[in-house]
Amino acid sequence: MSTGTFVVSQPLNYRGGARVEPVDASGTEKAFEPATGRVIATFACSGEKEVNLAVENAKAAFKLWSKKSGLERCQVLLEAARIIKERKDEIATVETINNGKSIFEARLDVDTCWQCLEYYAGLAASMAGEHIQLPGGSFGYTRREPLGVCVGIGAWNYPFQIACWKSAPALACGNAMIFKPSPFTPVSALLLAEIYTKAGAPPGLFNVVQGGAATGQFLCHHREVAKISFTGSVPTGVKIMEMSAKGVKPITLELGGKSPLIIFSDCNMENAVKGAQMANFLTQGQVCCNGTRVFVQKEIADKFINEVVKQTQKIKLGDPLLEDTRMGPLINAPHLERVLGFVKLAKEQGATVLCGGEVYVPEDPKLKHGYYMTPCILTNCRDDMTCVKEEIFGPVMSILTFGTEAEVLERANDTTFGLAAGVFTRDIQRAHRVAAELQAGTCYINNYNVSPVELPFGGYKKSGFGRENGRVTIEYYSQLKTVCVEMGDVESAF
Ligand SMILES: NC(=O)c1ccc[n+]([C@@H]2O[C@H](COP(=O)([O-])OP(=O)(O)OC[C@H]3O[C@@H](n4cnc5c(N)ncnc54)[C@H](O)[C@@H]3O)[C@@H](O)[C@H]2O)c1
Ligand SMILES: O=CCc1c[nH]cn1
Repeated sequence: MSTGTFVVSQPLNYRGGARVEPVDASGTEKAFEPATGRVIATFACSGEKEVNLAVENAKAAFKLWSKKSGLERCQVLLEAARIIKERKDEIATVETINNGKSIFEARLDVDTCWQCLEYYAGLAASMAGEHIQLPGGSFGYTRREPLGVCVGIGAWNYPFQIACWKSAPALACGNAMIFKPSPFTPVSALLLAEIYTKAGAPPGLFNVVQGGAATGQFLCHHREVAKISFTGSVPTGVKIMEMSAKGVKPITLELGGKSPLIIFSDCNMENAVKGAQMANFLTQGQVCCNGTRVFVQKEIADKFINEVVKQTQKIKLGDPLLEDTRMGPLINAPHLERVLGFVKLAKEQGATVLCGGEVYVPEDPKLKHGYYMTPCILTNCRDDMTCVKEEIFGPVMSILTFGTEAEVLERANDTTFGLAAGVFTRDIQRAHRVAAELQAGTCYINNYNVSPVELPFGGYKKSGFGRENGRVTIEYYSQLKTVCVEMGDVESAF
């Protein structure tokens, strides 16, 4: 498949084990190929009736699935992981076409997806409660039980990965799931739905409904939805929390960030430069946990800045399906305008643009309506500037300098977000001391933006709560029942 050729002709909802057109609609949406600006799909946003049908289908599947043993669930997840691995190139290609990230990166994303399914397959078979001895031969035990029908609502930056990171632990615990992708990236979740069915999941276990805010609200308000796992912006996260409060539903919120990356003068410079690029330019900078506030210790600031600018100017930008491309287009035209607006405002507020920050038009004529911009590095930044305070969600790195460890920690933590943070230093004691002080859900030492599925991922402060990945996520998709067993007679108080 090449850029400029893909169109979606099949229905984009998935219910009861098959693709379906929704029975009612709350409007229509268009999905684009960001590399060319072409429309690749026009689809109906699901209305309340369609959401109700998806919940009915999920409930029916839940009845069967929740009765299966952990090992039986493990086998289905392992088979789905095997199929994802087998279809890795096809999935990555679809992701690249609909999202714009380079095919090189999309393949790495798909690796984190089958790994996630394999990881939770393993945990499914080992989930167990406790046996607790009580006086007189009585005892109690706990059962780890599924929640029921869970809803996953996703952002557009990691469409297939978000669907996997939510569904794998949900299904491993015995739940069913209805997933609503972002209307910007509706396509790849369908591949996952088909793969689960092929792997032996009962019809209705994993369903996809398409739509925007209205469809999301029908899902969140539904009486029979037991849990919501949301990935997206802080303002939408607040709305999800309000809706879930009304139904007293547990939620996981994976929200935005403005993470600090601290580079001390004793760092390995080559790794620190690579780390700063990893922290800022993956998926065109549209990554929640990006370390966009890069604090560099004064003594090495000039050397670091020279090197990071030199390396950033070498990034190959263009057709995301070409093997040597490392940066593609942003998600859509309004978002490109928004990111360019942040760069303009940064200049007005006194920042200096060292490279990039401009619209880029590739030579290939088929790409001329794509949403490209050059990766941008800003210096002379201050902590009170908009580019340093707000999530830009684009390829814009803001460099700040600092003197002491105490000073940088105070400035790094002076934010309402708390998704991630990073530190580069050769001093092992300082590395752990700084990681302990940083107010963030994930702290990277001497690397940035690696995503091992064994490690929990999630936010502090306004970046959300709950976790994805790691063993702990089992607790977010299950509930504990205590069974108390009397072996003697009842000693009545009456
Ligand atoms: N913490 C994480 O793991 C993580 C991962 C990826 C992205 N993000 C964050 O996501 C944001 C970018 O994604 P976005 O622009 O798609 O976010 P968004 O909040 O605009 O939308 C996210 C999802 O919520 C749906 N939605 C919107 N309004 C809704 C409502 N009222 N009720 C129910 N659903 C509703 C959207 O249709 C979409 O599917 C950034 O802030 C980024 O940092 C966080
Ligand atoms: O966008 C944030 C989630 C993420 C980061 N790396 C991989 N997925």
